[in-house]
Order: sequence, then C-alpha cells, then structure tokens
Amino acid sequence: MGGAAAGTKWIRHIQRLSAAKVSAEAVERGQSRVIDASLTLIRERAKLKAELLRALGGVKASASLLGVPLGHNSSFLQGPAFAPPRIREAIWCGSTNSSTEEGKELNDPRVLTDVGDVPIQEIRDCGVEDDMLMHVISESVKAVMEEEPLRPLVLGGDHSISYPVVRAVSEKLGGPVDILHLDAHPDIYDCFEGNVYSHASSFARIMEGGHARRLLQVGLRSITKEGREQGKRFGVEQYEMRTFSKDREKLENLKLGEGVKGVYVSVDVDCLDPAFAPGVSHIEPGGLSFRDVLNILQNLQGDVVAADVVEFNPQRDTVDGMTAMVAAKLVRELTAKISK
Ligand SMILES: NC(=[NH2+])NCCC[C@H](N)C(=O)O
Ligand SMILES: [Mn+2]
Ligand SMILES: [Mn+2]
Repeated sequence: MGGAAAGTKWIRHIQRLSAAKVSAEAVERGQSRVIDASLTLIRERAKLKAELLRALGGVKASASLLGVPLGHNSSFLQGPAFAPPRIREAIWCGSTNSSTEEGKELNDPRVLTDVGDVPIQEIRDCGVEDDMLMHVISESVKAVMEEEPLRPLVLGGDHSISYPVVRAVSEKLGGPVDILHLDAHPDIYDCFEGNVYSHASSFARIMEGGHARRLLQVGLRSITKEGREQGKRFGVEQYEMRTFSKDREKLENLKLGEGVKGVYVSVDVDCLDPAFAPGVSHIEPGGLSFRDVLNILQNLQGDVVAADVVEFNPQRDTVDGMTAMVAAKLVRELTAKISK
C-alpha cells in the first residue's frame, strides 16, 4: 500500500477505535512532534560529531553516514529497509581492516562519522505519508550539511531515497550537481505503477526538479522503451553494459562537477553483476565487476559532495553476508572520495 493510503487509513482506524473523536488536527500535531524530535536527534548528533572533528582540525570535507531504512517504494521486494545496520556491521567487521584501499583511516572522525538513521518506520507508524516523509529525509540531509565540514554518505534503503537526498544537497548548495549513477536500471519512469515516489522514478523527479546538470547512468542492462524515452527527454547520458568494453576507457577517466556545485554519486548495488552482489532485489545478469566499479570511482575527478549506496537487500544475501561486505566496501571507498 502506498504511503498516502496507509496514512489516511491509519487515521480512520484510530478514529474508529476511540470513543472520543480523535481529530485529524490532534493527530497532525502529534505527528509534527514526532518529526521534530526525529530531526532534533539527527541535528544534535551532527553537531556533536562536527564539533569533535573541528577540534581535531585540518579537514576540508568529511563523510558522515546517515541511514535511511526505507523499502516501501520498491516495486518488488522491501528488504532494503533492513540494510543500514547490516552495512554498518560489515564496515566494522573484524574480518577486514579499518582503512580504505588508498590508506585513509576510517576510525579517524575526520575521515568518517555517523549520525545514525532517520527513524523511517517509526515515523510511518505514526501515519505520516510520503510527501512529508520525503521532506523529513531532505531535512535530515540538510541537518548534516549544516555542520561543516560534514558531507552526507547515505545508506539506503531503496532507490526512492535518492530524490529527497539529491534535492536537499542541491537546495543546500544553491544549485545543481553532476550525478554519476551506477545501476542496472535507469529509474527514470514518470510514475512507476502509480507511485511518483517509486524507486524506479527517482531520477525523473531529480531531473524535473533541476537538481542535476549532467546525469551519467552507468551499468544499464534492464531498460524499457519509456526508460530510453525519458533518458532522451532529460538529456541523460545512458551507458549500457552491452557497449561497456568500448566505453570503459572514458568511464574510468570521468571528470565531473566543474561549473556546478559538485558531484553526487548514487550506487545501486544491482549495478554489480549478481556474481559479485547476489543480495539485491533485482538480480540482473551481465553487470559490472566490483573492480570495474572501483576503477570508475577511484579514477573519478571531481569534488564529491555527497553520495548514497542503495538497494542492498539483506534478505537476499548469502549466509556469510557477502553483499553486506560489498555495500560496506562501496561506502568505505566513497568515504575516501569525499573526505579530504
Ligand atoms: N532501483 C531499482 N532497483 N530499480 C528497479 C526497477 C525495476 C523496474 N521493473 C524497471 O523496469 O526498471
Ligand atoms: Mn537497479
Ligand atoms: Mn536503482
């Protein structure tokens, strides 16, 4: 059920239950209190972490994790709602070291901090519908960006979260960014299965909103007629896997973000071939290798101002958590791109 219907049904249910009519106004006031409290916690965590790293000095930019455990805008499975804690567990797993491939130390708060999760399910449980929920996600991202030099590294959640995140980044920085979007799917439908907030429509909302100057989509291998038409409509640079061998040289030497507010990187874990990342909802053979993705990210020239890692579905992962570690390594290497 979409967010709107759930919210209205929820209020009607409460009103049926209570002898004394629970007025919609009273419910909305309560919802506002829950939202304000949720945003306050994110703000205070960001403020504390930023104070700490400013005290340590010497940083221009620092990645800060923000979890968005949302899965209800997925068109197939909703397991990505459970991903953020699994990704954090893998980032800090004793089986690996706390440094990135180039040697940045993740235990250093000047490199990586964490402001926790937006309490998506708790807010939805109060009957808050998607228009407001997306606003809360945007406000949470702005709260992180408010605390210089923190830059949001968002843990999804399904791909619908990229719209409110990119909107917040673009609004906070005062203009559009260039987006590098790695994905098997373009996620640019006008309105997928009747849901304007669908994970398959987030990049249509981003382009409509003028939040991106360039949108480069890499790893594409599941595109419908509408996906191509929408790509042409918005001037999207769509790179399909069927021509990757020809495009590789260019994609492993990208230079983005000059003349705009910076670069946003959105990684849908299903951009990877299922051999490398089986723990996704949309398994699509013929994808990128993990090293292909790291070559693209590590060679990317541009100021990465924010990023997200989305669509990891823990309910589809191997028993040893292979895809959780894949998502965690993507987060670590994006941290290395952001923090300086
Ligand atoms: N972010 C995602 N995993 N999107 C998957 C979208 C799947 C959808 N059936 C499509 O045609 O594209
Ligand atoms: Mn996808
Ligand atoms: Mn996607």
